Amino acid sequence: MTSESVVLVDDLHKKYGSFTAVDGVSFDIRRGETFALLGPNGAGKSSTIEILEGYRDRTSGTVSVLGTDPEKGGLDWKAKLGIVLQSSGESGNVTVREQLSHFARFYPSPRDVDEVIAAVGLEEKQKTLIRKLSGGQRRRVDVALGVIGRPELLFLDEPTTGFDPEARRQFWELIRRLKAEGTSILLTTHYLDEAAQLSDRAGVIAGGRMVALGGINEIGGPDARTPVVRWLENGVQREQRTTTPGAVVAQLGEPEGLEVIRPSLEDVYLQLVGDTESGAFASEAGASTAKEEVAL
Ligand SMILES: Nc1ncnc2c1ncn2[C@@H]1O[C@H](COP(=O)(O)OP(=O)(O)OP(=O)(O)O)[C@@H](O)[C@H]1O
Repeated sequence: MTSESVVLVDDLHKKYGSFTAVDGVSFDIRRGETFALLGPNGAGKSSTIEILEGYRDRTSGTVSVLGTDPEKGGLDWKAKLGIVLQSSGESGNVTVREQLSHFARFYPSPRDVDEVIAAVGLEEKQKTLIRKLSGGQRRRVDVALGVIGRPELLFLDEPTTGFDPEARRQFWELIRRLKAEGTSILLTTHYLDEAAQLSDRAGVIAGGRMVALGGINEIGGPDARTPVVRWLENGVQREQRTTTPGAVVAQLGEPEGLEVIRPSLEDVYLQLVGDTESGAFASEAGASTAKEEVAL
């Protein structure tokens, strides 16, 4: 960890009743980088992020966000954060433009409202009431509200859920622009291609524990990214993992069903999460008990 870290998390624990949702998570986010927090449903990502945002108390561990403990962060600190929650419930009786202009006034150096409307592709809907927007369009308003205050650190919790493919590409462009301006970003997403496109580093959480942490192209270790050559031999599938797939293919000639597979982030992720599945299932059992306690 370095002094240039905008987020420092050390041995973070969060319990709900007797259920441990976050079980000793540590990571840092460096200034200007985009960090993806990945993991299956219920892994503990939102709990972690909400602690960093100051919305949730932690059970134990050390947390620093822009040099401040989120439990003690004041308005000045909050004004430096941009937050796009998983679901905003934003169903206002105001137009897109009114909502953005309204929120822009809360910040000392907001972005230009027109610029933000254009960046999220809502020019044609700027005079439409938010409640009349489609789900994906409302999500774009959430993203616009997250960036209007020119945040130093932007939290994006599943930002593109409900976006059509074109809107997702447009959103990626927006994130790249924010990054180029020096914004540090914490992203959670279930779209592994999105994480691969946007992030510098990633952490994979499963069952409340960090099971992998590293550069987006290095996560899972070097072997996890080794290409696999597959082909059919007398109708039987054969495969060889190799760092020199070209040489293997040259030797094989033109066998039936020949393919070279380069494991994607998604393949590596599924392998990592699969490897910890038994532990994750144990946690899930605990989770349902905790939920019942809350429901009662
Ligand atoms: N207020 C709460 N009371 C009890 N249990 C909770 C509470 N909030 C979260 N949990 C449990 O903690 C675990 C982690 O939840 P969390 O929302 O942090 O997961 P997540 O990784 O963000 O999942 P998703 O990808 O589905 O958003 C889950 O098992 C969840 O049921």
